[in-house]
Amino acid sequence: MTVEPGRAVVVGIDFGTLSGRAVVVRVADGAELGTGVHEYSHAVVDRILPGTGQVLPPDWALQVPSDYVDVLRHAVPAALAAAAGAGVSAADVIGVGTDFTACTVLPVATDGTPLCELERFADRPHAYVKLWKHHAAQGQADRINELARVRGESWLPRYGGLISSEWEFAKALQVLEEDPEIYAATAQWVEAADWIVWQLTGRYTRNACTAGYKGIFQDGVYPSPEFLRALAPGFAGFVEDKLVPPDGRLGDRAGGLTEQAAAWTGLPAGIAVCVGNVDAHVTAPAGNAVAPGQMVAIMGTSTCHVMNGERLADVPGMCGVVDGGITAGLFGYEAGQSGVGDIFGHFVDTGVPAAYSERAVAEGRSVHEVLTELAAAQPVGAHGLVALDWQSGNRSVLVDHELSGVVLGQTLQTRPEDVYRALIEATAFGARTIIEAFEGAGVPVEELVIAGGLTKNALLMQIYADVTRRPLSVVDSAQAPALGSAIHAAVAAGAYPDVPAAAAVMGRIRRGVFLPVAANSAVYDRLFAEYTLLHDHFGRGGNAVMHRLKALRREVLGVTPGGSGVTGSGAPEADAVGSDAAAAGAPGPGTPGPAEAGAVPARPSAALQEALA
Ligand SMILES: Nc1ncnc2c1ncn2[C@@H]1O[C@H](COP(=O)(O)OP(=O)(O)O)[C@@H](O)[C@H]1O
Ligand SMILES: O=C(CO)[C@H](O)[C@H](O)COP(=O)(O)O
Repeated sequence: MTVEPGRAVVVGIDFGTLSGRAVVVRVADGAELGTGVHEYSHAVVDRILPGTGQVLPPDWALQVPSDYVDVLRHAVPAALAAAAGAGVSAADVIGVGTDFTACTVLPVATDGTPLCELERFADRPHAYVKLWKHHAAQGQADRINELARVRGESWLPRYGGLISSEWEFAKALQVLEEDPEIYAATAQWVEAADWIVWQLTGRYTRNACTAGYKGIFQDGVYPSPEFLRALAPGFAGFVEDKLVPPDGRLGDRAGGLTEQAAAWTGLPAGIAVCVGNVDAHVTAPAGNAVAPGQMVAIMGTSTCHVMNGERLADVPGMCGVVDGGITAGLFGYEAGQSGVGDIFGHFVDTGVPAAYSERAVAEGRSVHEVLTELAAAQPVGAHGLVALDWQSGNRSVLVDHELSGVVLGQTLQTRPEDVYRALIEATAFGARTIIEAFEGAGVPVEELVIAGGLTKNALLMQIYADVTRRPLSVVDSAQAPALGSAIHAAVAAGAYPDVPAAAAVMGRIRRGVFLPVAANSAVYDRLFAEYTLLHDHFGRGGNAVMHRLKALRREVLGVTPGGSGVTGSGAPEADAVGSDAAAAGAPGPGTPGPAEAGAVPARPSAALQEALA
């Protein structure tokens, strides 16, 4: 059935950390006509494995794949219903596109069934989706990095010199070493970005974006079997057995919508389904910000920084550079901060006296809004604090998830709003560190474009403008990633020849929304210098106390080295406290030894159950 061009719409679906959001977008001009949101019922599984009562060790973060299908069932029909008010019917939809958090990855059987949905594996943590912020594979990442450095692997500089514990290989190695039965049963190790497209089309298409950034696919190949064998003999066949090469370019049609997916969503069967993509990368077209030098920071739970560049450069500590990783024909760069909104959310949940929550309730506002208003009423530097933004580890530029948070300068006069402001400032300093790493490596950042949920906080945005000394442009959409996915869907449906052409019509940006105030920037320069001192001291080897504290925590909780407690017998294990590296205050692994290969999954230790329950 052909849809009259003026009526044609596309649906973009953004699978975030806590919810999925669908938006119906007009192809002709990018107008957003209807939105639907569905919160994942299991949210982030970081304490108790559903249906088992099993307590997860520190730094784990899982998800339940049926929650993603529920987004298809609920958010898409809700968006369609909302768009009906603008005269849109399901028959007008010509394509659907999706984006996902990444690296969010799961083990599946040959037909795509998640292993956690097989009854015999339902009580096995390693059978579940490992969310991007699962940080329990740092030991594996450390070994990948050390071996790649020693062997001079050509792909390592493409990842800023360090592979993150968040990415595909570290997480897969953790499965092999902590639950070999699950590893053996894994037919494919699939990015959730591709799994959802598999559910929509009935076939597996591996997208070029996650394969490049999260799957170490560079210059047409993955890491060699020799490298993998040297890492762990049982890992030699990982690429051959459990990964496929990317076969889906961004914006390509992955297939047609199946009858089953049509029944879930209310969309017409057979319409174009776009190849999967990452939430950060789809957002650049949403702001029509795909030219070299336009850095887009997608600020929400975490922040991702994506930017096209004309040439290939090694940027120390970036997440990665991928040829065509954002749009075809350019090198797509990515960096990131693992905790941003999450850090503010954690402080709101754990660090604020009842009076603040009561005031928020009485005023019908969130605690964030109350703290923001109070924090805004002070001159820059008046709180006397400087903080490090590492409560969820450091993704760029240190690439170390054994690092943790610091708030320095607290006195008996320090108020919650002071700490809240210092935490916002710390994340802005982290962003400036990233921008300076790009510029220092000869990749100029010519425009800073912001998208995501945090754009609603005007104090935060002003602080970012002041700290970075740059005017901020803003992607003009409350659902920027979903809009970006819709733009990709329009390309997959054939409405535009390529993503930049679609972005030029459907993307939206507002320029100069926040401008730096010179007097503020001058004080922030001084605070940034203090931040950098702390950053380098704790993050580059001055003092490995953060590693030792995490190691001590694992030891006391009876968690095995390598980052997991699911193999734990209950007996505390020796850990980094006694290691040469830690004793010397050296940077690097907090979990130095290899994890116990071949350990059989068991219950976490009694100490862990008790401490975390
Ligand atoms: N007014 C606010 N100011 C700063 N942070 C906020 C505010 N409201 C919510 N947050 C934080 O924003 C994050 C959610 O951002 P959002 O962009 O909606 O989600 P996601 O990153 O999952 O797409 C949460 O971590 C929350 O703590
Ligand atoms: O690393 C990513 C992209 O490469 C993740 O998707 C991201 O950090 C999670 O995104 P959000 O904070 O928006 O939920």
